[in-house]
Order: sequence, then structure tokens, then C-alpha cells
Amino acid sequence: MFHLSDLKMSVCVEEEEDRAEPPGSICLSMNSDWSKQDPPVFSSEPGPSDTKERKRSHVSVKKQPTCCVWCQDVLKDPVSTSCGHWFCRRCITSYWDQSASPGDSSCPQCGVNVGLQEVLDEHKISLRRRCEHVTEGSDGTGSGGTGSDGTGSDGTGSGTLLNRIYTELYITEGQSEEVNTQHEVRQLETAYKKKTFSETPIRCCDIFKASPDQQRRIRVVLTNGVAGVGKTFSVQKFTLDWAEGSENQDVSLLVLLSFRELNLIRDEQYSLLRLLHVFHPTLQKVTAEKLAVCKLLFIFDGLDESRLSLDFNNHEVVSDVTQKSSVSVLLTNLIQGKLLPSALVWITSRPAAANQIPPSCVDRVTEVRGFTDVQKEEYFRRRFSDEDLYSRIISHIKTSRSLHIMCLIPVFCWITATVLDHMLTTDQRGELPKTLTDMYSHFLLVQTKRKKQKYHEGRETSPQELTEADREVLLKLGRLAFEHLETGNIMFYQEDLERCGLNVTEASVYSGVCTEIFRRESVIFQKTVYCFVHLSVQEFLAAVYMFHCYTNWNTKVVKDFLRDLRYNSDTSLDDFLRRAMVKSLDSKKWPPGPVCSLPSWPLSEVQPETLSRPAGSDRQQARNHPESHQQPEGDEQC
Ligand SMILES: Nc1ncnc2c1ncn2[C@@H]1O[C@H](COP(=O)(O)OP(=O)(O)OP(=O)(O)O)[C@@H](O)[C@H]1O
Repeated sequence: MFHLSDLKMSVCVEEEEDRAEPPGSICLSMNSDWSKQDPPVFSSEPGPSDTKERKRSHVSVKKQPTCCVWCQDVLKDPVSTSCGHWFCRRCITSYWDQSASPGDSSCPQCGVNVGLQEVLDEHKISLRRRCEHVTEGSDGTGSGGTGSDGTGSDGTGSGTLLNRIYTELYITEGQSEEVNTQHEVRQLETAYKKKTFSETPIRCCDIFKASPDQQRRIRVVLTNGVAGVGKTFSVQKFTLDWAEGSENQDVSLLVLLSFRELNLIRDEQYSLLRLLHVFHPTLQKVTAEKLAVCKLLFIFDGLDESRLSLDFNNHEVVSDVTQKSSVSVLLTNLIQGKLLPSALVWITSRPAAANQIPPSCVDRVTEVRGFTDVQKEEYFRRRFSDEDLYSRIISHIKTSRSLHIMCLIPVFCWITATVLDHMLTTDQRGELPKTLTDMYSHFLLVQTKRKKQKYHEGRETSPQELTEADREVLLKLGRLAFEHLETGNIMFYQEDLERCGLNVTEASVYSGVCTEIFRRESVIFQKTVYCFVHLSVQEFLAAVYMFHCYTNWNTKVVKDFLRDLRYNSDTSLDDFLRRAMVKSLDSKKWPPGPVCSLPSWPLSEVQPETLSRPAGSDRQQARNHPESHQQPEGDEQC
């Protein structure tokens, strides 16, 4: 347990040669656990410092004020604490001398303990490392292919630099409709038609800043946005800016958690403090007392992926950060302000899941709307420095209304960029894809082809051509995607893969499919979990699988899915698609993503045969081979 009285502090002059700060810096040496680390730096002169990791992580360097925070007089012999407050040297030393707790080395202005500051700085470094690279829905080889220079590996092999590809998003205050359970593509189309891009946008980094006409404090923010619109990227950018010391420096500790991660401990009992320690090991040394002096910000990303049951009517009160309870109870108490009442909370969600948080608990609702037309172009410009390639891609997007509308969604821009880049920079003949189905199909074909190139597999195939083995793997993935989408699951374990006939070892060799389509999530509790690169890819593969079951007369799977007794082997394709659409739109649990939206586009645009054989031919084959009627399970089909 940490006690301020354990600290024995003295002011000393730093050795010239070790000094990362300019001459005149002073440091504290402390007789405590914390003293084993580098001494906290007291600077007498602010200024950007990028020579040492530790220094870079310090709270942002602000202009030296003229007044001492303590005596309010002109600063004499100024020194600053590492939390950024300025004092006359005499003021701060006499404050400490007279402090009730001997050895107290906390900042008189904000109470931040200088030892604690070191840990917070470490945490910033760790968060910066975590957020500066993004996987962009693919592995670290960069998804942009040969022609794109903006998205390739940055040389570290660990993904793309967020700051290099991050394009400003259009975020507004309020919710365009109350809780919108409508189809996302329809929402986008409506938004596009209405040209609602007229409100005042909020910058991502200002999400907690009240506008001039708002007097009240903004403690809880709920940010909505459809699938792939950039909610996770926004929280990553917010976190990175904070960790780099450029924004929101009044926050002393930012805790970034995803519901995806929290799901993993949903059945366990944790205290909030322990939860921080487990998910952010750099905070191991932070005690309840230290937490109490921090200005905290919790970010919970992806409420729609939550498997917790957040019950705001549950009256179990948890007000102590060391008190154990279920994660759901901890969260509801935190959101309601019963636990750490001054902590800021930011939750992101797809719209249909946002109603899990009672409006009375939320001070501000914002919505990520995606890219405006200008931002769309900016996105592609960042990715393609080759002017000719850039122009061809932009003009192709503009030739297709659906493509152009869908490029409001950043993830769709990414898929489009990946596919078109590949097609335009390799010897591909044939029409460029224009529909969503076409685009996702090409995306999988591109990924499969890249897998073959990487592993020098077999003969070269044209991008339209899949080998039987490729088809098999994709359909197994489709089955996995479908079965887990049915139960609302997006995280898979090895057992889940195996149940669908996917061998993990084989899968990793099959990395064109598996490392591109799957990514290994951070290993918490030593168990590797997998998920699709993006939920929309899972949704697409699930749709492909269902279509495959239809064309292959796998009546049982289709019937179970539609829960429609009238379905039989004579059901026409149009009827099947219509029923699937009705079922998708009815779904409360999983508002359909872009892929399940296919039927909301003119059916003539749907070309699912790219991956699954044409309906007619398969039906015909099935007629010629009646035994296929008897296959009860999807796995034999795969
Ligand atoms: N601001 C941005 N700049 C550049 N690319 C972006 C941006 N936002 C999103 N993207 C692209 O879109 C993809 C999906 O974004 P993100 O994961 O943030 O969406 P999301 O809203 O969290 O989706 P979901 O609700 O499905 O979790 C990213 O992997 C990236 O390729």
C-alpha cells in the first residue's frame, strides 16, 4: 500500500551530462518504491523534448506562465512539476516542507504525485505504442498492394502508421434519428439524399469540450455510428493524440478498453482497479489512493459487440475501486457516476445497440457520419501518391452511385482502395467491380491471390478463378461466420475453427486467407482468439455460406435460418432472398451490416455467384444428384 509519508524527498541538481532537460533542471530523488525508476524531472524551462522516450511522454509542454500557481505572484526562479504546473522554487519547497505528510511530493495544484507521474508517463508510452500502428483490417504487409504508398508497411512490420492514413471524419452532435435500427445502407442513402452534412462538426479531440452555449460539464459521451464508419479509429486517434501530448492534457490517465476484450471476463469477479491492472499492465503500480488523485478518462469501444448484460436497474452499488463485482456492475456504476464520479466516460456503439445506455446517464450524444465527399477524396489522396492511379480510382467510384454512396463509410473506402489498387496495378482485364457484392467478392479474391503469391502456391490463377481448395476454405470460413453471427459472436477460439473443419496450423500456413481474413487478437489470459478483420467481412462470408446452402439444397440449414416452415426445395431465389432480407431487417440483436443489406439494393445488382456457383447450375446439379438433398449439415457441403 502506498502512503505519501513513505516518500522522502529532496531537491537536487541533475548531472550535466545525463541531463535531458536544459541546464538548470532540478530533479527529485525519493526514498520509495518509485525511486527505483528514473527520477522525475522538474524542468526550469519548457520546450519540446524528443531525445528521450521518457521525456516525450511528459505532459504537453505548455508555454511558461508568468505567475506562480501557488503565490500568484511573478514567477521567481521558476520550476515546473512534470504534471505541467509552474512554481517559484521557494514556494514549492516551502509547501513541501510544511506539508502535513512528511515527504509529500504531490503537486500543490493538481495533487498529482511526482512518482505517480512517472507511471502515468510509462502508460502514455505504452498507449502510444499500441495506437500509433493500425492493422487497417489486414495484416502488417499493408493492404494497399504495389501501387499504394500510403498504406504499406512502415518498415516495422507491425502495420500502418495511424497518423499517416488517418483522415478527418465528419462527427456531429446528437443523433440523426432516435435509436435507428434501420438498415445501415438505407441510413446512409437517406443521409446522402438529405444532404444532412450541414451541422457544425465536432472534432474528435473535442468530444468532451462543451460548446459555448453549454454550461454543464460533459462527463459521459456516447458516440454512435454505423459499421465501419470509424468509431474505433476515432478512439485510437483520440488516444494517440493524448499519449503524444498534443490534446486533452488535462486528463491525467486514459484507460482504453473494448467491449470485445471485456467479454472475455464477463463471468468473472473483478475490482475496477484489478481490471485496470490486467488490461493495462503498465498501471500495475497504481493504487486506489493514486487513482483518486488522477483525472480519469475511460473509453469503452464497441458496445454493439458487448456480451455483458448491462442492467441499469440493478441496485448493487460499487463505489470503491477495490470492491469486486461483475464487469457489468462495475460498468453501470461507473457510467452512472457511483464509482469514480469525476471520471469521464466515452462509449462508442453502432446505433441499434446504443439504447443499452439510458439517456439520463449520457451528457452528450455524438454521431460519426463517415467521410464527406471532400474527406473521401482526401482519404484516397493519402493512400495513392500516384496521381494517375488516384484519378482513375476516384473517377471509377464516381461512375457508380452505390459505390460513391458507400464510400461514405471508411471501411468501404479501404476495401475499394485495396481491390481497385490491385486490379489497376496488375495485369487484370475485365470490368472493375461496381456493386457491394462484387466489391466484397473481389476483396476475398484479392486476398486469396495474395496468399498464393506469398506462399508460391500452385499455378497462377486469374483473379476470377478459385481452386476447389480455395472454395472449400472460404466456405468453411463462411460457415464459421454464419454460425457465430447467428449467436452474436465475433470472437473465435481454436475449437470453434476446428468445429467448422478449419485446422489452425493449416490455417496459419493458409495465411493468405487466414492472416488476411483473421487477425490474432492480443492474447489475454494466454488464450489466442480470432476474429474476422471486420464484422462486415464476417457478414459477407455468412451471406455467401447461406447462398451456397440454398444453391446446394441444404434445406435444413436454410430452414433453420429462416425459421420458415413454408421454405422448401422449390423456393425460388427471389423468394429466398426476400425472406432472408425480412429476417435480417427484423433482427434486433445484430442490425445487419453492409453485406446483409444486399437485398436492399436492386436485386439485379446482386451477383453472389462470384464465390458460389450460379443458382441455376447448382440447383440443376442437385437435381441430377439427389443424394445432395440428404446432406443434413453444412460441413459436408463445405
Ligand atoms: N478516419 C479514418 N481514416 C482512415 N481510415 C479509416 C478512418 N476510419 C476508419 N477507417 C478505415 O475503416 C476501417 C474500419 O474503421 P473502424 O474499425 O474504426 O470502424 P467502426 O466504426 O469501429 O466499425 P464497427 O462498428 O464495425 O466496429 C478501418 O480499419 C480503416 O481501414
